[in-house]
Amino acid sequence: MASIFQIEKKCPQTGARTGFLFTRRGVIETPVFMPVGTQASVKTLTPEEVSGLGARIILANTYHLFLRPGHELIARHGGLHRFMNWPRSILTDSGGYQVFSLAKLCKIEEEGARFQSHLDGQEYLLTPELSMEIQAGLDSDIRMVLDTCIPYPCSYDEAKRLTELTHRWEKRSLLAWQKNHRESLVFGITQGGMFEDLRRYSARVIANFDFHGHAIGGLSVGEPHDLMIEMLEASLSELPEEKPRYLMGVGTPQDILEAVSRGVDMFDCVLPTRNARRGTLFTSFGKISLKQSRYKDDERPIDPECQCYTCRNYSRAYLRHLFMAGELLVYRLNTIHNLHFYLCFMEGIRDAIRKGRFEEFKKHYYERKEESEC
Ligand SMILES: CNc1nc2cc(C(=O)NN)ccc2[nH]1
Repeated sequence: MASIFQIEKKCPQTGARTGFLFTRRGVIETPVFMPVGTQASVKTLTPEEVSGLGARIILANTYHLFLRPGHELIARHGGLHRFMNWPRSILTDSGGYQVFSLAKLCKIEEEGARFQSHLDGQEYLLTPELSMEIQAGLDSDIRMVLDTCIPYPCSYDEAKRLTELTHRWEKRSLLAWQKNHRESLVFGITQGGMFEDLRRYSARVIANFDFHGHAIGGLSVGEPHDLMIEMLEASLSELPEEKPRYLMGVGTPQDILEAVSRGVDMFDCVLPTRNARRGTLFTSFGKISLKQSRYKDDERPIDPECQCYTCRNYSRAYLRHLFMAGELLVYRLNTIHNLHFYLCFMEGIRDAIRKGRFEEFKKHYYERKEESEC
């Protein structure tokens, strides 16, 4: 398979590296954070605003768009890029995780995941072939194989059974992709629950298929932080360094920093956008919550060190007022700030790795993180 990923600089002390990921819709600098656009929109922002914040790839959810408005409608409207006016790269997950976390009465069968729509209770069977067909209708640039997401906690035998089923689904996904999807990239997903030997086994099996990149799935599902890191390390140890690694659903700035140190290149997480709508804002000295009365009369910006549109124009007092009044503008202003924070954080990581100063960057992050809220 032609090389779609180029490593630029490696950190001598850790597994961190910068690189370039090439899709047919542009070049993506890694490590990269992908804003989540679940239902064909990064909530509250226009595509121009998302691009203006520096995003070059976003994530969309196969499960949601299949149920509403349907991949055939989106295909008739020219595919997801045209439909949502986002000309840059789009990664679509396969639906495996959403069926597990959102659908009702989900039954995992050999053929696929049988579930009832959380919208109207209609029954569907999501198979590896159908998931690839949906992603083709969306015309996404990076397509994920269909996997089962192993619950936490879970017995060893059940985790092994689901991991082996996932491997059979991924083989079927790859065959379906090879039949008529070659204009896009296809990533495999490692599973294995919270068992180190299953994590290594799954990574070895997935690495032996011919995927463009490898995701580590089934983490950040409620397990302790240290266990997530342990399972991540077990998975990464069996994945080839020359292909991109994507840690699904992760995470906090700290999680991202720890994963980058171990050689992860791609991330997606709802935290910046979802927290924005809940009034929780990320800053260089920790998080602040607009609900707290201490900000009622605070004329400072969210983060005095931040140069985003929101921090350059609005005070905490104003944002808190909007939030308490339920004024819709605050969702936009908070989302602009949080996405700016995450995308700047990634740019800072890339810059530090390029300059051989990643360890220093990490140390500085931890020092600032414990600062008292200002
Ligand atoms: C928030 N935590 C979280 N874990 C995830 C795992 C997956 C996965 O394994 N997909 N195949 C996807 C999204 C996730 N979000």
